[in-house]
Amino acid sequence: MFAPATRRASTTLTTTATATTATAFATIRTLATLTSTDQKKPPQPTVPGPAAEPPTLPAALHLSTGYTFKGVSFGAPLKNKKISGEVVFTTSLVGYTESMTDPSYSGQILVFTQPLIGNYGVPSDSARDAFGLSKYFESNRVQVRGIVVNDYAAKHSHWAAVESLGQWCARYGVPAISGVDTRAIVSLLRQRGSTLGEIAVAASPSSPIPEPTPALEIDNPNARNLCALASTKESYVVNPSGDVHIALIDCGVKQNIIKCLANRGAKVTVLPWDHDVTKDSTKYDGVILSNGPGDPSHMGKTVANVKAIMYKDQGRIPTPIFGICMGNQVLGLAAGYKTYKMPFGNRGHNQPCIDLTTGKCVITSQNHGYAIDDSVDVPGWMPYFRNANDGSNEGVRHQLLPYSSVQFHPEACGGPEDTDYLFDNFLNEARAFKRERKRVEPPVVEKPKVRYVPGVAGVRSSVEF
Ligand SMILES: NC(=O)CC[C@H](N)C(=O)O
Repeated sequence: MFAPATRRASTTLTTTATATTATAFATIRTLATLTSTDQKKPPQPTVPGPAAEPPTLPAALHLSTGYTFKGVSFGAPLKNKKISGEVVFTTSLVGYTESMTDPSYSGQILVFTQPLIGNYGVPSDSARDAFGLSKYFESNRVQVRGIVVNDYAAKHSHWAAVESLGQWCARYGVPAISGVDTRAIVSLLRQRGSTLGEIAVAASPSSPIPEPTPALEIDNPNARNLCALASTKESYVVNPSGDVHIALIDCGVKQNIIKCLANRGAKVTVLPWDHDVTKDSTKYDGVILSNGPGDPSHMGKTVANVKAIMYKDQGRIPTPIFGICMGNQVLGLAAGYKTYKMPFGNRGHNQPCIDLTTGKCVITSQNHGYAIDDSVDVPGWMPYFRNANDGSNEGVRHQLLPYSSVQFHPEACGGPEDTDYLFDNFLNEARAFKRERKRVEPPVVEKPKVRYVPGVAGVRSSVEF
């Protein structure tokens, strides 16, 4: 999708081989700049061109449980085709552009419980911030498979809007249906649990809507490793002059996680989901495990890499690790917890959670269908937050070491910013780690006195501070 900077530079070098010496030197300098790890910039998107307001066509949402909801299409005209996905609902009132570009939603058809959607349009997808990241969105494209709304606002108004929600969906080939009873759909999703479904759109205003696919033949996106598809393929650096260097394991990262770190002065190297930082010569001052789509049981490689960091930290100053959402599930699995699929998940910007270390309640932004099962204790670890609505686990932390994670999204976008202090806490730990490591360098490499085996009673790591 993106032309890597290094490949572009190599082509330039080849084609200028016969040019003047001065030009060749200039090109070599460019190549050297672009291939230096620190200069690899965030990939820039290929933005599809403008689209006309899509036609209103007969459409339906077919659920694998046998229900069909008929409405009208206002997004990509599928021309007698269907798209399928896991049908999930969000209780968020605003933030449809942020949710729809959140890679954690890839493979999903998103139902909005807020009845009126589209009233403030969509801002520019080519606008970039000072770090070269998308100014308004959580990734470089629309990630949801399709959207379902009760009432689509045919007219929009906002100072930043450049197009309507329908036009935006059409440009990215994403179907959208309105005029359906979203309260009834959500009731069914809550009763029946996780449900696959399809959006079907007629070819013309007078043609029939395509019939549902038999339930067992509908593709289940969660059967695949969606994080591998959502992750960056090549590493890149954001805010190269930052004072503290964070390795971000990208399982489908939301842009605002990177921004929350870079805005607090961190240099962030974004790495593919299966990257093993223990093999790098680069010294990172902390590791972030990002959010990401799908089932955490596909994340065995990332879990093994996190275990490798914790094992390598035995007898040393431990590297701070902080996980968010999928990152929480990955850290939990590395610690020795199990994960499970929730009946219908928690998605919205109004989920109350109790910080178990202080007893304080915070309102959080969430988007997950899986959770950590903390009913069985893991020695050395403890639950960190708990959902005040359904009692589900909302995070875990090590009792002594700077390893922690949360199931919700402290970066919000959309949603409340009650928990963005967690980025301050993590970066404080990363800066303390950097100072301590500098003080004792070269590091005292000691054989671990106690081997770290997560989940085995009575065993915990020995660490020197
Ligand atoms: N936002 C996320 O990272 C979601 C994690 C995981 N895909 C889940 O649904 O539970």
